[in-house]
Amino acid sequence: MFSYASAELEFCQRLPKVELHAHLNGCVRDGTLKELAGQTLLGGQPMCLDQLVTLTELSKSSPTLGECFALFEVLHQVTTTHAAIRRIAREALEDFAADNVLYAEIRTTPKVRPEAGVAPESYMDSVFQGIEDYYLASRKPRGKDIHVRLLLSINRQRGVGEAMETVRLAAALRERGVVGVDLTGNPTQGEWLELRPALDLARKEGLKVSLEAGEGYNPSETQAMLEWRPDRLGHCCCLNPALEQALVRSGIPLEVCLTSNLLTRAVKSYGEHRFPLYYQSGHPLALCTDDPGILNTTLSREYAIASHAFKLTQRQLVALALGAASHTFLEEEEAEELRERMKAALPRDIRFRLERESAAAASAASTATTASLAEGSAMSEDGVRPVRGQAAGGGGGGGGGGKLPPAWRRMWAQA
Ligand SMILES: CNc1ncnc2c1ncn2[C@@H]1O[C@H](COP(=O)(O)O)[C@@H](O)[C@H]1O
Repeated sequence: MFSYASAELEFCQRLPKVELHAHLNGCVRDGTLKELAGQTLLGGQPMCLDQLVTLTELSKSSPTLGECFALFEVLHQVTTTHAAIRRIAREALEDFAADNVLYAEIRTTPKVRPEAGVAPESYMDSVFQGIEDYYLASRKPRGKDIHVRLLLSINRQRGVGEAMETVRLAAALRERGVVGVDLTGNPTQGEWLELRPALDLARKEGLKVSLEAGEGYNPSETQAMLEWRPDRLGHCCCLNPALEQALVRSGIPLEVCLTSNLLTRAVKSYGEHRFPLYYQSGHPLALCTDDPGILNTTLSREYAIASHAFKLTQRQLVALALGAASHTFLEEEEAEELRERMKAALPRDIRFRLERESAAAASAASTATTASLAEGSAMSEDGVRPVRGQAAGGGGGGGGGGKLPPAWRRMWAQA
């Protein structure tokens, strides 16, 4: 299993963070899952707990992507009652809030389960009740507590009819905090062309759309998705070089789920992950957990993994965390408020230390400017980064230096 220093994790835990890609049922706590399984009868028999191995356990036997999705089918048999969903929603918020997440967009697939009296609308009512339960019990001051919005998931396996219904439901629930839809589920199943009318409808309704793309290698589908221009993309870890370039040119923000990509074998190792390529290109990125409960991770842990695997500096981690607040599906005014909350929540010692380093770097750069002007070499527009040479530090994600992509440097300068 991948390691990182405990100091790295501790630093990442202290950062205010934004979660943009988490599946509600994937957030379920292990203990909750086992407790619910104990209360579940399948065909009159208590459910067999052996079926509930977590994906982490499953990963020891190198599961296929299909096995990972089979796990969700088992999981859904114990998590789809109204009471279970309400509890999972409350606990998911508790866990994100405890991990210093200030804003989360949680996605979930509305379920139909006649035997439990569950219909898509009543399923969503349970999610809203779980969120209310969280706020009723929360002791955090209002401005410092987690804020949440929802995306309704279109499961690519379930056909366009259900997809259209999901979009209509999302549009009807906008007043209650639904901001968009996402295309989700086993990437080897379902046809993009068949599902596209539902996504067109979502766009027409003014909903935001995130597409899980390139979680498996499917270049023609990924290209079609890029051409459709969703508001955000998830994964994109199995792309060919031409598509990687197309993604960078598109500027579409990317939700990166490192642990998930490793455990589902979308990548063989972090060394093969394309995070460094996108990071060095200055592409808008947000680290996310995907399924923190069943993957046994947290958002802080995902930042610690990125820090360790891609040699990110603390400054880069801060910029990454603050930068994610610019890729939400919030209205501009709310997004601005979130950015302010994020900046205010950055621990003072971290802020002061980075400001001191900035001042030192600026003074070193001005000395270097004088020297390089004397030598006649050109400077970049921002006057900080030499066009030639690497005086301001090494590469971004891959190389381990202190250079920030320009957009993030601006973001940090504003912070
Ligand atoms: C590992 N990478 C992944 N890729 C694609 N879809 C995933 C996923 N992880 C989870 N889901 C999707 O989210 C559902 C569970 O949450 P909800 O029941 O909707 O709350 C899964 O059934 C699957 O459709």
